[in-house]
Amino acid sequence: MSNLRIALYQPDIPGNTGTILRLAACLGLQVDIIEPAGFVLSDKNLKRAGMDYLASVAMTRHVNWDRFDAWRLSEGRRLVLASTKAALPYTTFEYLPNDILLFGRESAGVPDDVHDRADHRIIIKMVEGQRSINVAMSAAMIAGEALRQTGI
Ligand SMILES: C[S@@+](CC[C@H](N)C(=O)[O-])C[C@H]1O[C@@H](n2cnc3c(N)ncnc32)[C@H](O)[C@@H]1O
Repeated sequence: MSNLRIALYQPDIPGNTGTILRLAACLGLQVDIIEPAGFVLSDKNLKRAGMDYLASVAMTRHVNWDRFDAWRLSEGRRLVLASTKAALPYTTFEYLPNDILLFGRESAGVPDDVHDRADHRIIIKMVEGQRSINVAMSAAMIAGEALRQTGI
């Protein structure tokens, strides 16, 4: 099990969360869900995407952003936000083995105060004119790079 974590800020599409939970189960990553989510965690679309992998994922639910942020500070973990508004390419950033990779909600990303609280903000560069990548695809790309660098 890696010490890297994926955090989802108020996710609102259950199929994406299920896909990320399956990814985390397969890569040995832990997952933080920052509530409120736009669905219940027993949602059938989440279960369909996560399949039986859900049984082996290490997931923590946090009741709100403030509680999550206080917890991660107490753990001494950096918060690395994936954002379409960032400037630093995700392949240039140097990850630490205990980083938390934070992803925004599908409909609206993260609010400005959460954006500002992150220790670092990284982007997957896209071609001119495109808006954003699916959150689960973004998580797979960035987690893959973080694991490649940290070697765990
Ligand atoms: C569908 S996107 C959110 C789109 C939202 N309208 C916005 O402007 O942020 C969901 C999440 O995926 C991640 N994401 C999507 N594309 C990305 C990119 N090119 N670089 C970094 N993160 C990205 C971010 O964490 C984003 O908050």
